[in-house]
Amino acid sequence: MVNARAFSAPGKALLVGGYLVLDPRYSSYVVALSSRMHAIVTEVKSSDPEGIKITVRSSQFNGDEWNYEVKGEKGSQNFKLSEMNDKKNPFVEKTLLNIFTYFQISLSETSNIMIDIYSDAGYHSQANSVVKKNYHKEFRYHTKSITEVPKTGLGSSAGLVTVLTTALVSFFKPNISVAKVADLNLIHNLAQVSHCQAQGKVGSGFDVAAATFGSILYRRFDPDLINKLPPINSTEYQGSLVNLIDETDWKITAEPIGLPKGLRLVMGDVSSGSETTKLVAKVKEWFNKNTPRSEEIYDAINEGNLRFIDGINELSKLLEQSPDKYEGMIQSLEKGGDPKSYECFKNIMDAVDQIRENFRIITLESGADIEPPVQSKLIDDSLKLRGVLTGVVPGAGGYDAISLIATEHANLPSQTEKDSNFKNVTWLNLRQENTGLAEELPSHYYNLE
Ligand SMILES: Nc1ncnc2c1ncn2[C@@H]1O[C@H](COP(=O)(O)OP(=O)(O)O)[C@@H](O)[C@H]1O
Ligand SMILES: C[C@@](O)(CCOP(=O)(O)OP(=O)(O)O)CC(=O)O
Repeated sequence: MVNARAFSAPGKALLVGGYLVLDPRYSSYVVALSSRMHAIVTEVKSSDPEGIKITVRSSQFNGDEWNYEVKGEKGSQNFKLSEMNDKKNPFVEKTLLNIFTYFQISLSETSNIMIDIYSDAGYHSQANSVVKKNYHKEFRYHTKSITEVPKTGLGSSAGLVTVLTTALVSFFKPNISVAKVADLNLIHNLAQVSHCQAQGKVGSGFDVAAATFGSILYRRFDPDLINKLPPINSTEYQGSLVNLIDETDWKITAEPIGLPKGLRLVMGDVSSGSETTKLVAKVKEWFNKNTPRSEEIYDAINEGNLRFIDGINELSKLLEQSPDKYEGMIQSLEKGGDPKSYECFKNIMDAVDQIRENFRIITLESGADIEPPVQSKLIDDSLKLRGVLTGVVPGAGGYDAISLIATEHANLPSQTEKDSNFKNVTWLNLRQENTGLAEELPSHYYNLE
């Protein structure tokens, strides 16, 4: 029997909290999605006493594969990791470096490792791809390498790093379980460090947090936790990393959340693409130049964010306490009734108006196209569709996508197929799914055809 384990982690959409989430004072609402990243780790017995080989295969992307060799003394910190064909994948590389550093692995006693990565269709544009499937899973196979296939913005690198970290942790610490909070924290902390290093910046980390914990109310860690680590190749790194992973309170908030039954998240891909780093840089510059007014604008957005979160909680309470009334409201929304006639719906819509209004001010003043006029029009047009409660530009905003909250049965593709206002929108075939990391059965990935 082959010694193998498999895990999956979800993609994300930051529904409210963009930009503010970079500051640990503010909470954000992060939704985990049904599109998941998968890793299957298999032990490959080896007789090489000097080092171990790790192969990471991403066969969906033109047979992409990275072959690493780790060499060094037994239990040594001075191991050397190299990719044998000079192929680069910084996310895989930093994950491996941190795992080997953290676990102080005895290289002479470890088998070789094979890891297969699979990503669900939602992460990438589906053009020029074919489906391969078995009874349990189906994946799209592309003719190009991973770096050349357009992304949809669900956080592929965060999903990859999180699930790869989990697979490797399970290899070196077989008793881990995704049901144990302590194990999730270990994986989360390791994955945040690797992801930040591979990206070359310390973002808010909401994407790695969602990949680990699922749909959450999120408050970030202090960026200095990672910024102050010594250089990865220094002798002090190992001790500092272990201290940061095991002994440090990161003070993040990751409370489970979810939309009440009857409502769902719909993502519309606009796929012109925006660069988050550039948007963040422009917003920071605007913020610093415009204090204290910029702080007031952030506070107004935060008030909207908190009103949104309260509004969703109120709806969930209503569903619990008066399910008939709640069902009536959903039915009315689905038939095209005015949602503002219900206080609970109105509160959520007003909160989103407050958020959007202020982001439009930042857009105008900073030159960062967070909610540019074409996206405002698209959201406003979407609000006229039957079953749509509200809508935002998720995450950093820009020209990537829109996120709508709609009723479970609202059929947006059929309402918009002949409407030229929606000609640039592809409704993505995914849902909110609150689960974070999950353990899967390795056999479910075999024999894809
Ligand atoms: N399925 C995959 N297999 C291997 N590497 C992947 C996969 N998905 C993402 N990656 C890595 O993540 C990188 C994309 O990261 P990034 O540009 O930050 O996009 P995103 O916003 O989706 O995280 C890829 O170039 C690759 O290094
Ligand atoms: C601006 C931000 O607060 C949100 C960016 O959210 P996106 O979902 O747009 O993120 P990427 O996948 O990294 O492009 C920056 C951050 O939180 O790191």
